[in-house]
Amino acid sequence: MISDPFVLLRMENLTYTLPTADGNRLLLEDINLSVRQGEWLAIAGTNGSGKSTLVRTMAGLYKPTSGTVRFRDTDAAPELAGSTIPLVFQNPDTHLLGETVYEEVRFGLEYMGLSDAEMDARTEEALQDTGLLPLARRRVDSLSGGQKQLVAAAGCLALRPPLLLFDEATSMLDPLSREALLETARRKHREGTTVVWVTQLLDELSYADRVAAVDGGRLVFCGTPGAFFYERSAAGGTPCESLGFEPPYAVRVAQELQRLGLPLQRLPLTVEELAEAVAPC
Ligand SMILES: Nc1ncnc2c1ncn2[C@@H]1O[C@H](COP(=O)(O)OP(=O)(O)OP(=O)(O)O)[C@@H](O)[C@H]1O
Repeated sequence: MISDPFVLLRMENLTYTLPTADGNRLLLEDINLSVRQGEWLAIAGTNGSGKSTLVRTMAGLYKPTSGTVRFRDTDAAPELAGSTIPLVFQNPDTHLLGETVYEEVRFGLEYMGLSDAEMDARTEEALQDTGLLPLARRRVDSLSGGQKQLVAAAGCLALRPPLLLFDEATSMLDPLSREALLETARRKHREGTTVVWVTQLLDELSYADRVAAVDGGRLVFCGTPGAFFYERSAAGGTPCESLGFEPPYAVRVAQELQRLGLPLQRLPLTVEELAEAVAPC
């Protein structure tokens, strides 16, 4: 294998099998996928397709049954390569340990060998980034599900990792909190952090550089969001349609306009892009 400086995390021929009471269950099969330095990679797929298993394997929480996960093309597993890869889970309840919001976020920094002043600075920055500073002294168990989700995200941001993994992290959030978390992740991405964003909300795919789609534990598509929504196979369907998903509103309108033979200046992913696509030249 040739080392590639632009690859942060590389999965090769990865298979993950879970021993269950009914025998071994194949959850991931022959996954070949790289996460590139500085990109936003979205992972999409229906319920039970293997998204969480995939992202947990990226985080080093699950060991591949066969194949490899390499961080920066070193032989070390991700969690041994001198970098922590934090994962923001779908349900934060099971992972929060601190008493107050401040303690919870600071707690994750305690084994990094940082000074007290550095830990305080990072905690405050992460609370600021997630809009949680006003709740810093609140007990974690008094927070709503969405607020706990933001605390979990703040804990990950405080680590200042090179790669942030989000596993359907917005699924429990109201629209404002969802937007706040997405905006925080986007800001970190603009500042250079690589992001892997698992979602079933297809509107969120417009932020991605690439989309990886999983079905039945296999990687069935990897390409740009535009190709995911618009590129038709010989059989006529797009990757999005093949997975059984309804595309976002802007994509559906554009597809209908295409069907009617109306020219579009671009293939839009968002309503704003749709407006541009139909604007007179
Ligand atoms: N501990 C387990 N025992 C048995 N089967 C499991 C276990 N964990 C996961 N699975 C199965 O593995 C498959 C993939 O699960 P996974 O959680 O990765 O899917 P997902 O795409 O993240 O689903 P969702 O969108 O519903 O969260 C599912 O069919 C699930 O039932």
